[in-house]
Amino acid sequence: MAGASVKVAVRVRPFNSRETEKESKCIIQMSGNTTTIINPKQAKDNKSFNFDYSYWSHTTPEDVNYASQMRVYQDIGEEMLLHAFEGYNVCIFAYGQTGAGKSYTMMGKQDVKDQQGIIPLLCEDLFTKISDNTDNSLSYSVEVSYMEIYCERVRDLLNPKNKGNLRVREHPLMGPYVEDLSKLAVTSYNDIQDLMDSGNKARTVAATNMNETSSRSHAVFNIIFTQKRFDAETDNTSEKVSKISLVDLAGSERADSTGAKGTRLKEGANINKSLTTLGKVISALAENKKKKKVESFIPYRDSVLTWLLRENLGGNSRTAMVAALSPADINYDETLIFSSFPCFSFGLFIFFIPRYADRAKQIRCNAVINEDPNNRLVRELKEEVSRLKDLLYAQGLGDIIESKSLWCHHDFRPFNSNIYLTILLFALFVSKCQETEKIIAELNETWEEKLRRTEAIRMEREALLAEMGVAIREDGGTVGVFSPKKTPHLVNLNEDPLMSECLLYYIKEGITRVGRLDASSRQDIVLSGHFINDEHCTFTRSSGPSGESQYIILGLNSLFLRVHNCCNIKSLSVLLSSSCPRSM
Ligand SMILES: Nc1ncnc2c1ncn2[C@@H]1O[C@H](COP(=O)(O)OP(=O)(O)OP(=O)(O)O)[C@@H](O)[C@H]1O
Repeated sequence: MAGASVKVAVRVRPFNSRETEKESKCIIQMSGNTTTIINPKQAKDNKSFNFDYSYWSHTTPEDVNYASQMRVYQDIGEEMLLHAFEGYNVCIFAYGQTGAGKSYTMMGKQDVKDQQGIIPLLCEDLFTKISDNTDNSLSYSVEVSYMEIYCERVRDLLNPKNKGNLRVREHPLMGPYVEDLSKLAVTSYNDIQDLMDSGNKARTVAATNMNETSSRSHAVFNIIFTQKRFDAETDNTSEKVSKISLVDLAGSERADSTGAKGTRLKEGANINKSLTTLGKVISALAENKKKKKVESFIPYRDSVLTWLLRENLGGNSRTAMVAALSPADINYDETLIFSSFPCFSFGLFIFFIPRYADRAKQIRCNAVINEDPNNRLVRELKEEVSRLKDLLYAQGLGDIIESKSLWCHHDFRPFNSNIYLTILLFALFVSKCQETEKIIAELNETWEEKLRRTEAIRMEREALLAEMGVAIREDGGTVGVFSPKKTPHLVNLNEDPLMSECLLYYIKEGITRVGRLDASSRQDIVLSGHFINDEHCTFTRSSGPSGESQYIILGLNSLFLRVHNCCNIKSLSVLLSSSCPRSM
């Protein structure tokens, strides 16, 4: 597997309602694996690129050329899952302009038949394969983590207790990792689906509260897949561990197309920092591949995203990238950039490398089967702590090791000339001990303990969602909405507030205002609501007659909300009070 190249695919989506309204022309043509981007102004300026896969999803499934979700999964997901079973780390990431179809490709529409994306299809396949196993000496375990990187900060999407931003650390043996990110044990596809749902909701609920949208953050869904084989002859158990990283990158727009200012501008700069660094990393890796002698420096550490994806980009991983493309001529500039290079910075293209796909394909990842990594890791961690201990003993500081307190050292004098060295060495020792103890405790946790911890976190998550006014029920995707006092005014429960034709809102009593989310659009959202009392209501989703979406909240007490044309929110104010039902 040494030196396997990164797989690169592109996919073009159908027109959205805005593009259809503006009578957009399709600027993408595909033939075999070649994608051509038509320059709407200058026909001879058309650009063609070769990819491992070119997916035509612009039309409908009736079209013989149409690439369905299943086809994308079968080409990319199945191969990567196979490598995970072989014991390799794998990574699939989607990049592209905001609204180009990244989340659709990665996550898709979970509750709609045939529209699930790579992540749910891969998870389902993983558990099917596990349950097909008839070999008694072989056992499997699956753990999941789900995090969001927003403005260079990392947030745990599965554990509500992990409220703040998590630290990204680098361990000499484990490489970059997110400290305290919860890894939850799952035993079935349903478990994993629940976590996906909760994580996606945590993403959107937080995004709405903070007046941001989830499309501005990178989402990283990790599956840690362990295969244990018991050898009866030697009474030995060997282990293969692979990490499956499924990444939905943030979309990006140019400042002049969105009118971004202030926080948005800073936020965009941070997203672009990650995407720019990703571009630089890919470029440097491709350059290194060409060079025989001196390798250039790879700036992984310039952004959290590339630091965390280090192994997936140029190290121990089998990796695939899917570029989502918008078909519309109005997005020509961005489409060309994203098909050619995934980064640009507010109108100033930092890089423009038309052969980006070829470059990415030049990258070779030296994937190795991760056999018995945990035993080796524990052994090496213990050795590392013991080396530090020896160093402290050699300095005559043995007693502070035992007590883990600097002040008990009998020779400790605050104005001793070695004070800084002593403090530094001691601080390093304590921090290494803590880090190592944490990692060892995590590795030594039994499966039953992991399951108990997962269940405790699930209960906390549900309690928090209930407190926020959102509760999930099992009956066919119905979501119950309650209205406790602490609820934010407006909770958007849909994962794609900016571009999709649908929004789900929970509206709290009082006046609720929503800023215009889509600066380029001029239309107002049309809302009608009816409210009788705030005891309890549920809402269900239904599609409107002429392709327009309608979201109807049908409550026990008839809170009724219908949303038309909701990709075009301009402003909305809702006044609900217990005395009189009203409409807006
Ligand atoms: N291949 C496709 N077939 C049908 N609909 C699609 C396809 N790709 C995307 N869409 C639809 O286009 C809209 C935008 O897609 P999506 O949310 O995946 O974009 P995105 O690139 O993830 O955007 P963002 O960067 O804002 O998160 C969604 O309504 C989605 O359902």
